[in-house]
Amino acid sequence: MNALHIRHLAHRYGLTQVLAGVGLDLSAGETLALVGPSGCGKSTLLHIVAGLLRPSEGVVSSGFRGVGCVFQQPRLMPWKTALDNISLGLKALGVPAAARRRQAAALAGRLGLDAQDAHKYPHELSGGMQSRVALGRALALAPDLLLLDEPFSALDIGLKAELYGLLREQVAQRGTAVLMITHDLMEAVRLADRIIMMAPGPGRLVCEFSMALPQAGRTDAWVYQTTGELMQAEQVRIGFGLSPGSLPMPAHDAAHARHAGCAV
Ligand SMILES: Nc1ncnc2c1ncn2[C@@H]1O[C@H](COP(=O)(O)OP(=O)(O)OP(=O)(O)O)[C@@H](O)[C@H]1O
Repeated sequence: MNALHIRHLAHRYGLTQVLAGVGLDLSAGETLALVGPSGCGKSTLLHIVAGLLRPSEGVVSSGFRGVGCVFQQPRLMPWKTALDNISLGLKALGVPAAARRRQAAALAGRLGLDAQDAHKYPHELSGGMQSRVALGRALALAPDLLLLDEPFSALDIGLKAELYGLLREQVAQRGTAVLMITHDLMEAVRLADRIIMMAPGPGRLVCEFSMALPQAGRTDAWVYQTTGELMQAEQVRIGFGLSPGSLPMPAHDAAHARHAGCAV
């Protein structure tokens, strides 16, 4: 089965150690969210998994063949329209022009880009639209591993819900594995099977939570409640810069928080 295995990973930029002792596994069909304070090395880890950065130490072994990436900066080709950016990878795969345009247009529609937007150049698109084009470019390749660095952060709530659906569909139908970075714990609870909290100095994995319900069975109420419970876990509060115990916790939430579990 396709899987990603990381062992004893460390990374330094010059003399500054930004990652140490990182190890994780990710299997096909699994969604893993990385959560942690700014600067703790999340993007560095994603760049290493994407093969864009060689780690100072450690082993990254991946059985996934097609890898799709969406980074914080959309990194679109400025001289190509939204549609041509989405179909960029298809061209490299040798898909004929007509089929390329058809697939890219269908994806653009699913991403909430209308026909007019699809023919605009990146500088004519809003930040949220550019993020959607970048996501479309990654999904067009039908990757079996998706690496997402806060792809939904610039989107309004309705569009987020749409794209969450698109991502879930990708995972359910294609068994795509997803490694995603988010600052939004509720987003992680909604989408991920496992959530890993990272801490800085140097960046490391401190705590892992497994979601008790399968993705398809999660209601808004469950997501709100579970996020509230996780916010009571000490490592999560520290990671989000909250002082321990500064939020009042109802008695039944305290019980759930104790059951939420934390392991790495
Ligand atoms: N190319 C680089 N050269 C030197 N230092 C870097 C480089 N890229 C990142 N860093 C430093 O490495 C540390 C980790 O950065 P990284 O972008 O991986 O963190 P992050 O957790 O993704 O942050 P954020 O949530 O703000 O995006 C930071 O201190 C950052 O300044």
